[in-house]
Amino acid sequence: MTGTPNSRRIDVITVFPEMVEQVARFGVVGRAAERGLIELSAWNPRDYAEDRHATVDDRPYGGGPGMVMKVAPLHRAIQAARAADPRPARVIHLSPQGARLDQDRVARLAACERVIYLCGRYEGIDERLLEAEVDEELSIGDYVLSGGELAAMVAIDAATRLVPGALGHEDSAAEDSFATGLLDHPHYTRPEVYERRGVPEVLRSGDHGAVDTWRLKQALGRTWLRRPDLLAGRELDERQRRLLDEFIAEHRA
Ligand SMILES: NC(=O)c1ccc(N[C@@H]2CC[C@@H](O)C2)nc1
Repeated sequence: MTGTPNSRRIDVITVFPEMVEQVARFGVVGRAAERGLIELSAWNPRDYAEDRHATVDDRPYGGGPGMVMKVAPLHRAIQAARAADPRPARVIHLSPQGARLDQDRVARLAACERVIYLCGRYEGIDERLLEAEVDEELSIGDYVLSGGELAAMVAIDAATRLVPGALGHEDSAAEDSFATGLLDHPHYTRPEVYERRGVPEVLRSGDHGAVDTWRLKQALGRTWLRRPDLLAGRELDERQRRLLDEFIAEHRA
């Protein structure tokens, strides 16, 4: 089924379609799908296998443990996904060999009208399929998963949040702090005191300027404490520098 022309179309090549379809049933991504901002379809290479056993894997040339995913069923599944919508698609293979997914790469995925995520299982996918069909390899981190599906779902979730209209006002605020490349500031909600722990006075002052300043200072301070690498590559303006110096002085006091 072809989606409305300006909806983002996401196709996933996977032997576990039901697993991946779950990502479009809940929360922000679920609402985006319901509202037609994105359209998610899964394609199972088993449905495109040549034999009646629907074989999608075979033993590796060169020997060794495990199985390798065959070219033909995956190739046909990708072709079927491409044919489902006239727009060109970017084919992304999820693997530990890929470039590390970060917010910049997520933003690029969100800008694509069509993405086809290729999820491998077993020991991996025949290199000839990757050479012929894959535009980009992405990794969600330096660890091995049993399949690419969870990685694809992570990318789908992160990118869908950036699709215009996907986040209501209540979420977009959360988006701002991350878009600055800093860690998020602390959050609080009722009750005012819980087991003798209170809420920072400034947050209940009603002074929105003071609240914004406090949040920026906390975001800068937490980034300095937990992820100094995120600060290494960036110029702080005079205000940010002063707030961070204040935070550090208080931290060391
Ligand atoms: N870190 C990651 O993003 C990641 C992605 C995929 C993966 N495993 C699949 C199974 C076989 C091969 O296709 C790759 N593991 C880790």
